[in-house]
Amino acid sequence: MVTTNVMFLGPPGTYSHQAALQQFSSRNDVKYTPASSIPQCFDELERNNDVDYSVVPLENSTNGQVVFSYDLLRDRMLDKNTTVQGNQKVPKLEIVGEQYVSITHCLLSSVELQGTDGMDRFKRVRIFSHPQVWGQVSEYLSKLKRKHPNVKFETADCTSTSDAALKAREEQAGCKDTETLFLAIASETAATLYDLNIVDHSINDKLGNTTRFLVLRRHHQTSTLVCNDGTMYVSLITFTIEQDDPGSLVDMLTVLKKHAVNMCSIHSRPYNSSANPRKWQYIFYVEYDYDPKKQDWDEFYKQLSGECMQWCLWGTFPRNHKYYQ
Ligand SMILES: O=C(O)C(=O)C[C@]1(C(=O)O)C=C[C@@H](O)C=C1
Repeated sequence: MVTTNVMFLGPPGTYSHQAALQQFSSRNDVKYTPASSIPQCFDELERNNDVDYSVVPLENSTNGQVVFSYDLLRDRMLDKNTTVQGNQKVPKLEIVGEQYVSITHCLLSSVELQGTDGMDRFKRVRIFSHPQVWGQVSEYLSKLKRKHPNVKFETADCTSTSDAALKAREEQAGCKDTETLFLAIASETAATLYDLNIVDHSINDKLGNTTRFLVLRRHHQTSTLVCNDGTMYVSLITFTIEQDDPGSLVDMLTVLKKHAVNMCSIHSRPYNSSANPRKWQYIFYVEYDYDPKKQDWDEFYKQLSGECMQWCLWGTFPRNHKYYQ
């Protein structure tokens, strides 16, 4: 019987789908629902009680932030309709888990090419993929272009790698001329699902290329953390600070230092505020190790709150063992 509905960036066969399967692998009561975009994964989870979880990409070990997801978190913290307690914003969603998926991109085609050499019989090659992928295969694509100097290469963005696989197949089928080749960069699973040939395997520039995903659900008021089974936890906060106040970021980070809290990541994204229309303002994202046995978390959050303009605790969740690999 299906009791849990998990949304992911579809169609099936994406790396997000893989992350969702990994997260719920021990359960057999789960339905997986493909979304057409990362924003839809957030919106549906907020509005539609039939969706229980969404799994979204956050960062890649080769080309960093998945800005779509960072900006969706930012927009929710800054939204004037988000609940406020003092200067703390309490969004409708919370993070309850993380997953790491090893990314092995393949070059796919519906045409039998016998390897990349078969491309020389085409004048134009149009390659589809998700925008996050280009930075993970840039050296490979440069070499491919050098190897085929008479071919005109173009790239086109799709909503996901599986969407790219479907587009390459559809465009090739609908193409009247014999001079244009349509390719996709997607997973091996997508090749099988959409019946495409693998022209080249493992084309990502860096071996061990990995994407980190967040598991989101609607915010629950109470959640208890297990503190005696050795599980490590991590928390994510976002915050804004005074723009022209020297040391304001240092003051915020000093709270972590004073409480011996280990920061594991810090990122920023620009934001525009209607209250202050000046450009070059930034929202910060900080993750830190959370030890549930530590006594003074209330004092920690009180002090953090005192050092920033607005802040938001997105969740405290178990550190996935794959983080260390
Ligand atoms: O298109 C997919 O397959 C996704 O799951 C999205 C996504 C991303 O946005 O980072 C996930 C992993 C890869 O790094 C490339 C694309």
